[in-house]
Amino acid sequence: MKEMDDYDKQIDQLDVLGSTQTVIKQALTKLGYPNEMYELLREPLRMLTVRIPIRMDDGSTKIFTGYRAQHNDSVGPTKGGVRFHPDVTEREVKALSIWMSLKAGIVDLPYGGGKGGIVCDPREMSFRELERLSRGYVRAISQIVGPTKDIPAPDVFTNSQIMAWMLDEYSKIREFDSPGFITGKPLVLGGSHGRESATAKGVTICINEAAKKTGLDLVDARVVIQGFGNAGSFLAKFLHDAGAKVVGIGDAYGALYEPDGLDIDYLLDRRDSFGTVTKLFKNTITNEELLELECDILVPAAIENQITKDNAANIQASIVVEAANGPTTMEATEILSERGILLVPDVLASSGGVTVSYFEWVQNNQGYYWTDEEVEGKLEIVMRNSFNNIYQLAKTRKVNMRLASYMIGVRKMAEASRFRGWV
Ligand SMILES: NC(=O)C1=CN([C@@H]2O[C@H](COP(=O)(O)OP(=O)(O)OC[C@H]3O[C@@H](n4cnc5c(N)ncnc54)[C@H](O)[C@@H]3O)[C@@H](O)[C@H]2O)C=CC1
Ligand SMILES: O=C(O)CCC(=O)C(=O)O
Repeated sequence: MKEMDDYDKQIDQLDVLGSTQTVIKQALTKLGYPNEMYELLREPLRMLTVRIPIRMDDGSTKIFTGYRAQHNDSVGPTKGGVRFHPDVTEREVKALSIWMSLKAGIVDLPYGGGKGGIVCDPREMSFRELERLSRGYVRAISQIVGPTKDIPAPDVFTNSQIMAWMLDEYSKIREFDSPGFITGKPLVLGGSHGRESATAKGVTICINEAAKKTGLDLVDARVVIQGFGNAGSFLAKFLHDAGAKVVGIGDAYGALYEPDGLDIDYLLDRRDSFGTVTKLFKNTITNEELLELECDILVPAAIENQITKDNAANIQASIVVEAANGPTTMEATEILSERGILLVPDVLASSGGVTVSYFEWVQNNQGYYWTDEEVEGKLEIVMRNSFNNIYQLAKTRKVNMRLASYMIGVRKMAEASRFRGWV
């Protein structure tokens, strides 16, 4: 382990790719794989950078940079969302693709991980500009994606409308209807029941399981959620309906706090399509204050690097469940573990989204569609089993749940890579 400790010290804790590589290395070492396996898995097999010229509404042309990373396709086609955000970077997209591989391993899907991103701010673009950008991105990456190659889906600031434009562009290029090219589509274009709420549903199941382990009663439990978009808003609704008190929620512009519980139905009604709601209120707090509020359960459901060495000691929750990808740094993970806080990591907690995306793809492939109840029942079984496998492994191997998740997440792809003779 000495060599690995030295490696840990060299990485910038806010560099999500470097941090992920460190935990991958720890997981592979625990599982007894040689260094060659780490060399294979530490970076995506493929990374495409594209420049997309878009005619803006004012007649000018703007060039956007986009990425698509395909981490490892030894198990099957790669799969993962596309993010539209001003802070997207190449290293972030690479890390996000590795996390997708781990999620596929954890919930046992026949996929490897992929991820895409475009550096842009959709909040400042018109509907038609967004359509042109979505179509331009598909034209730029069309050679490397497809229903048996790499299957995109929604992520931060993308939604079912954007998936619909992307599907339409892909079908035009290929000259055949191809619903399995993308998931998170509107129902009328072959989307699945339950996909929109799937990430939050998966997080809710993890929260239920974590509460059982720690003896926390969810009724009246105080919950803080950072992010009020797809993941955060459905989660707030599910927990509120289950009797929990959502005392804090945040978005990109600030946060709201109400110790007696926020009026979630009102906030859901008023939020915009980018998950913004705090702009409507005068009495807001900062996102930094939000994370340190007194509560039982804290759910970061927005972006990376929110719980760091600077605030981990001040987190009040006894359970932290990561709906977002990469919200807690490695140092903060250590601090929370030492403080006895149960941390349910992103690659487990947020894997409900890709699980129902897989169900959507299966339904597209067979041309036969399931009911909401069927989707929900299948998701429940997958999430509960995955949580308990990881919880058990963490206990028996005396590691935190992040490392246990990585150990389970890398195993299938490492074995598949070995059988293929890649290592
Ligand atoms: N949508 C999905 O199916 C899945 C999403 N996730 C992850 O969940 C997280 C949230 O994704 P979605 O809810 O889909 O996105 P979204 O676009 O629907 O909502 C994003 C939320 O984060 C907030 N936000 C954006 N930048 C912020 C910042 N700098 N500080 C604080 N808040 C900020 C926005 O205001 C909004 O409330 C991301 O980490 C995403 O990768 C993970 C698995 C699946
Ligand atoms: O639904 C999918 O395929 C991918 C979801 C995703 O991007 C994620 O889990 O981070």
